[in-house]
Amino acid sequence: MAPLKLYGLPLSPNVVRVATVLNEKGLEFEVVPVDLTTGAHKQPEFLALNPFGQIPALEDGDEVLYESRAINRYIATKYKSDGADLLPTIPSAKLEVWLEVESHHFYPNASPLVYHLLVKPMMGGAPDPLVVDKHAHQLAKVLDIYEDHLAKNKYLAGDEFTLADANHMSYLFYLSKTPKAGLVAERPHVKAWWEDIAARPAFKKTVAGIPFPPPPSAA
Ligand SMILES: N[C@@H](CCC(=O)N[C@@H](CSO)C(=O)NCC(=O)O)C(=O)O
Repeated sequence: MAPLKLYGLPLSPNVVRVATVLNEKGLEFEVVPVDLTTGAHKQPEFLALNPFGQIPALEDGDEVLYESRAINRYIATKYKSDGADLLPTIPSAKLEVWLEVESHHFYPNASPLVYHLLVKPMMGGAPDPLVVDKHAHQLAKVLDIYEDHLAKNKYLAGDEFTLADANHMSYLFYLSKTPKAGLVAERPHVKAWWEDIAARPAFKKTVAGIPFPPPPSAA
């Protein structure tokens, strides 16, 4: 079988969201670089994979997918018996809820914080303090709800690690590299949950390959 091909950049948190699940499943995959700095993601060759012109995209034989969460659900379903089983056998209300909570409440606040506090400085830019303050305030309120939930549940869907936890990990990792890491560290149950899932061997393997360039020295 042709290896799985993950198109994107190792540094991209949405690409890392997929690499996290591929490694949890123990699947071999090739990363095919798509250089955003040259606009390669907007060229016909990549648009043929993802007409929205965003990374990641995944090739699995004749199947081509985009949207990291859809890719992850596809992997977790098709390769259910490979590696860690990320989907409970019986329908799980908590799994369905927390998959959506990640996408609609966590990500919309974590993503701008990571962009302004990590990505922009790497490109020589400066954070917009109004954006940072707004999303830090909103993420704090979101994580208070996580704190209550994780006081009663070891993982987001209950007793087992699932896709709901896995889909959070790339942005939790990047957030931990910013001055807003305290949003997680200051909430004991959220902190314990993050430390537990970040210690997973598959995730350690995933982030070991992330080439964090040093931020440009102040001119
Ligand atoms: N909902 C999508 C988001 C992908 C995305 O924003 N990708 C970014 C790079 S990673 O932050 C991207 O491709 N940006 C370039 C662009 O949007 O033009 C997913 O989950 O796959």
